[in-house]
Amino acid sequence: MMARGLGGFVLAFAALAALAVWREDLGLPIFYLVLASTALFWIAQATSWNVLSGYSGYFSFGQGAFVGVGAYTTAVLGGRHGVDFYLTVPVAAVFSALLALLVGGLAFRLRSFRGEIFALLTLAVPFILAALARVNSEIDGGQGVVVPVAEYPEWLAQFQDFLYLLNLVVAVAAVAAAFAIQHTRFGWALASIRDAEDVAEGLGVATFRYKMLAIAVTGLIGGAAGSLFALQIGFVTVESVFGLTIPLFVIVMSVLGGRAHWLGPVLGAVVIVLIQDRLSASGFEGWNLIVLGAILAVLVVVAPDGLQARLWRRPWQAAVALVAVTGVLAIVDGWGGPLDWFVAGVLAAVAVVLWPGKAPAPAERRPAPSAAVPVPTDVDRGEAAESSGHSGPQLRPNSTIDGEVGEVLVECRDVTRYFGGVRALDGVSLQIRAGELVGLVGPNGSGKTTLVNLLSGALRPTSGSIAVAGRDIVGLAPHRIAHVGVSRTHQIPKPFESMTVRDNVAMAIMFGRSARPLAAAREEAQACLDVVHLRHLADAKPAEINLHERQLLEMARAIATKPKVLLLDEALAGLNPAEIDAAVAVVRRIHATGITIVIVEHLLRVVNQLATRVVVLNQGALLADGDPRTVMNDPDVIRAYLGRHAHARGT
Ligand SMILES: Nc1ncnc2c1ncn2[C@@H]1O[C@H](COP(=O)(O)OP(=O)(O)OP(=O)(O)O)[C@@H](O)[C@H]1O
Repeated sequence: MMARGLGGFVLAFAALAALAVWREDLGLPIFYLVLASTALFWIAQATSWNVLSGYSGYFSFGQGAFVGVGAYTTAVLGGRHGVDFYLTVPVAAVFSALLALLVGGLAFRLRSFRGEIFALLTLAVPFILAALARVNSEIDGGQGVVVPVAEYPEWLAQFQDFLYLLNLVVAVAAVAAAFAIQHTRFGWALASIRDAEDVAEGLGVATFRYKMLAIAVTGLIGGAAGSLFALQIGFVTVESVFGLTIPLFVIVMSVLGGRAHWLGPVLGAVVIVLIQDRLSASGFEGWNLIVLGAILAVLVVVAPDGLQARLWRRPWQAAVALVAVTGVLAIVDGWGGPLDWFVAGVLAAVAVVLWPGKAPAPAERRPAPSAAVPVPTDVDRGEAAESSGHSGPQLRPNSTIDGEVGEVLVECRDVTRYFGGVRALDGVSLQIRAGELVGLVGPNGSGKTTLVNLLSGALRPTSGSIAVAGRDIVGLAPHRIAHVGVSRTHQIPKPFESMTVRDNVAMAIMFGRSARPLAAAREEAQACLDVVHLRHLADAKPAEINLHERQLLEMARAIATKPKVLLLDEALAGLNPAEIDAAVAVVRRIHATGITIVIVEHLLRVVNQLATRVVVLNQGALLADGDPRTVMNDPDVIRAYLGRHAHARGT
């Protein structure tokens, strides 16, 4: 499908390129090509911005920096050192990509550099570059730099045809790249980062690497387009590239068009350029920024998902509005010219797609549970065998266990973790063996979640060592720990909201311990959904399912990474008794597939039902460790924990 899509870009390029080559024969006034050239420049810029900021959600105000580096590279190399223009374009793109990698290398290392902090950092970059260019006479020195006119092929009638072709090459390459990214693992990784970055990392997505790749692509396209911009304006100044106009425009264009899709910035750029052009032609140039700001304000309220998503829902209505309004104005011929009629048609189409419609209520979209197709799995067979035999919480041999039953899978030695002055874990030493289902209990604040965070790599211990399957995992990135074989769920479910239930699970298969391509991952996701009985909701979005189902989705996604050990952090919190029973059955089924489980749980009834062994933490230290019956009757445990929750016994 992707190859077919990319073929479409080649065709689009050929058709649009023909306009420049045969423009005079076609009788097309140069004005249209100049306008198209402007649109193409903005398409490239908005697409460049969108690869990082739209796809991954890292909102950047630094687009001017990439354009500026591209523009100054071409201006300085061409204008001051006589380097051939064609050579300056790739150099500009590479310089800009290097700057992007530098910014990314600084910003993406730290978790605290997310959200508005990242936006502020990117806002600072063009200001710093502007100051550098001003004080450095080798670059600008406050004078501006003249860009020599490049030689263009004889078969083109005018310089503007040449500029149009150059912009066309960069814009089509940019959009094709955005299309390819969206349809590969790269795009899925970026979408998961946008939805829930920490979860993505925990499921095996190398988030740092993908963010670096995304910002490099943004820099590459931004720099190349900036290089052409220098040629277009002929005289580069600090104000022309490093100001706020460029970031403001690309943000409005991408938000208007839609940030999650490759076509969004294209639609946004075309609509904005047309509006700007008609405003200028009507003598309302001064209104440009006012209109831009108003569009942004309205969009945030009315259509934060942008034109593309709405257009997909009402394509025919939009087409009819475009043709009808343009056609009527052409027939009446009483106002403006063809471009005015077309722009009026475009605005009518935009109004039609953005017009608020009645969204189907989640309940209407939700398939009935009876639609579920129960597929017998090894797991179900295991459960059937289990229910026919003994039901005690002993460790049972299981041929599907990853590794030898009873071998040490997780080994914590003297693990301590401080939060400032708070000692959340205090010298915990613990072994977990393959095939166990360990209940991790303790009073509030005893360190259970902290231990889960250390085992999954979300936090590092202050001291001590942790090994999984014989490998030291301290200091490893969470995605590497996922690949070693640790997976977890979260106390508050954190699904990827933009993806369906099936794709949430497919993501984990694509990036988990034995990575699979998307099509195979989607197919395999069904089996994981069967384990948790969510198959009938495979096509639903997480917003359409209830808390119980979201908890089950967490589990399906966690087992999809094919973990050796699964950490369930209060996976039953907030459920009603019937849902708890259902969830307990699911945990049993997962355990029966051979996955070792550590379950953090406050409900002692559940722990007693499930666990083959219970570990009790109290004030960060290990208080008891053994079989459930012995541990629950330990006087120290009763005093420290059960005593305070006596009413909870047997609940
Ligand atoms: N990110 C953090 N920053 C500061 N203190 C923290 C942080 N995370 C945990 N703590 C502290 O560490 C201690 C252990 O917390 P933790 O969440 O691990 O306990 P818990 O046993 O999981 O509790 P609960 O059952 O309430 O979830 C608590 O005193 C808590 O306040």
